[in-house]
Amino acid sequence: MPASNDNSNRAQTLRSLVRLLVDYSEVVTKEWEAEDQYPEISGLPSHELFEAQRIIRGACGMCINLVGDPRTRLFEVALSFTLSQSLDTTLRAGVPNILAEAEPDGVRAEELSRCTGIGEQKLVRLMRVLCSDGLYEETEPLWFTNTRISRVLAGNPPASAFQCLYGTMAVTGAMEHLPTTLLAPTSTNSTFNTETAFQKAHKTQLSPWDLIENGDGSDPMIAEIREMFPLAMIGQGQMSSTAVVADFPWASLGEGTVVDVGGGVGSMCLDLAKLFPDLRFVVEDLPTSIEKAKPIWNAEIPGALESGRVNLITHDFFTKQPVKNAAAYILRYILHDWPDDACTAILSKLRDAMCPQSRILIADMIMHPPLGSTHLKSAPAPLLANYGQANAFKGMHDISMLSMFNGSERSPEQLEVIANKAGLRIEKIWECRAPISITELRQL
Ligand SMILES: C[S@@+](CC[C@H](N)C(=O)[O-])C[C@H]1O[C@@H](n2cnc3c(N)ncnc32)[C@H](O)[C@@H]1O
Repeated sequence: MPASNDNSNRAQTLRSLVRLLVDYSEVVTKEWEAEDQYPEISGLPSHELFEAQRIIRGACGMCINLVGDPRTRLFEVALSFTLSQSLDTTLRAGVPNILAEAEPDGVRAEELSRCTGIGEQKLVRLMRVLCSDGLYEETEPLWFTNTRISRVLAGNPPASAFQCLYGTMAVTGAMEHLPTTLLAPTSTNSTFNTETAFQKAHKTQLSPWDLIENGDGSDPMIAEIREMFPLAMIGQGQMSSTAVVADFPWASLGEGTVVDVGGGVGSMCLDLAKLFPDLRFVVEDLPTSIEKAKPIWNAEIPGALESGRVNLITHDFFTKQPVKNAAAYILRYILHDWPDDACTAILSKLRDAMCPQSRILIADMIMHPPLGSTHLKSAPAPLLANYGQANAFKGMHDISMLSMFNGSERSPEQLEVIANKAGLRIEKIWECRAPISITELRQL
């Protein structure tokens, strides 16, 4: 195609994107005026605000690719891990908490260095790269404050632990070995969770779950992940729990039993138990998580365990499901950790325990292909049907699941294949105003 034609197409796309930005900025500002706060942080964005947020993010990302120098963009992608590792360093040093205590004035670099123990010159470099990306702010030379983004992490150990999970040796080591794992003929087509970049990185034959459960705790990598994981899972839940609670009709389950399969410490059920007093709960997981769950439940909902409204039980989800005919079996952040065959095995055990009224609720990210899916709402043109960069983090998470477990974030079509093999079908996808949504499965 001649260059002038190409440029006229680009100009048309740019104008359409700017129109989207103008139109949806109006939606956002109207919501701000109505709420007079940041509804997207304190609670749940309205459906209109959620849609406007993802259109604006997608449009900004497309504008950058359209207008910017491609070489700069490539350089930025190559170096993007330095941003997450810089943020990770400041979190481990407690920077958001220190800045929050000094609001609104902020903290001088010298004082921040003294409190964190990071050399001043180096700390300033970390802070400035993060300020340039909007994560902190330099209000006057060498004075730093939180922004609305870093403030989410202040005084919030679960959110910080979740953020730092991706900077642990377990994860960064696996990511480092992804290219060699995918380029090696022996591992590139493997579907086992014991033949991934994680095993190459950590010179083990065990899966991450086996290492967390049974590995040698004197290994710093194992000690770090064991320590951080339960809290990080609460943080991961925080990112999505308000929407997952609001965007599925939990009250319609009446006095039914909800089984949280691989429920960790049961943070999903904790949120539900506080809001739906008629529901009963069973939280199932491996021994390490169940041990950690007991004091959390006793502190959060005293009496719930003694009364029998909530049961915490040790259960391996590859074995026969002990709770029959439950109203719902939840799998939150579970299937993405496993290859397809393992997912079918997990679902088959639940299928065997279900009655026709039971449902399985899969709460995971739903991959939306760039050209769209008949199951999911498409973005307005000229955005990619999957909202482009607004949802890029889902693809990034998919790749981290691949590196660690040969797991996958799945599209509705991929999930359907796995469900059918287990004698199940997709009843409905409940699109939630969160990174994850709920896919409801019923017996075939
Ligand atoms: C990503 S976490 C999700 C935890 C919880 N569903 C949540 O949303 O907070 C995955 C959980 O699966 C559990 N798990 C791994 N293998 C398991 C198995 N074979 N049986 C039961 N739970 C298992 C882990 O212990 C961990 O708590």
